[in-house]
Amino acid sequence: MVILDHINMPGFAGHNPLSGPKEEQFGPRFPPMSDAYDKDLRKLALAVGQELGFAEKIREGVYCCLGGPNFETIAECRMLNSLGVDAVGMSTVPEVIVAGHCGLRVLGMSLVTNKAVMDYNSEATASQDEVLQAGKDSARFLEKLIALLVQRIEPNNNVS
Ligand SMILES: O=P(O)(O)O[C@H]1O[C@H](CO)[C@@H](O)[C@H]1O
Ligand code: HPA
Repeated sequence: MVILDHINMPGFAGHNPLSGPKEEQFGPRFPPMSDAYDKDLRKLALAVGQELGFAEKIREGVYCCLGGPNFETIAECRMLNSLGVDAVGMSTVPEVIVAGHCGLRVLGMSLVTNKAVMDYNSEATASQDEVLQAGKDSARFLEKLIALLVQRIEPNNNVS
């Protein structure tokens, strides 16, 4: 998934990587996040995916960062789904907030490794083994995608 936007759930409870003393040279105290994921880089990622024949595998979506380390309950998955969340993880967002704060253009991508359990009649449960296996299964695909993407990103793309 190419990350279109995020929800920083730990941020709602006051956990934010920008909390604490302000270091003026890195960025503003109250940075915007409405442009956290660079539009041109998102377009490029989708185009490169299409060029490699992976259009079916790649979607844009909203990533929600939770604190973990447990996987979600069914009620939590249902709530997140109703909030417009497409994928859930336990990382990525703090790094993106820090990068955006210091003016970097950000491209975020997340490998969706398992289906959320949304049904009380389901016997399925999330498992770390499944997550790690899905990562291994997609390694080659990700390698191709990232290699071509990196080639296509213009040199000095961070200079505005
Ligand atoms: O945060 P993302 O990248 O989605 O990965 C998640 O995957 C692992 C749990 O399966 C954890 O390391 C968590 O960070
Ligand atoms: N929930 C949260 N983080 C994850 C998951 C999940 O189902 N899969 C991989 N990382």
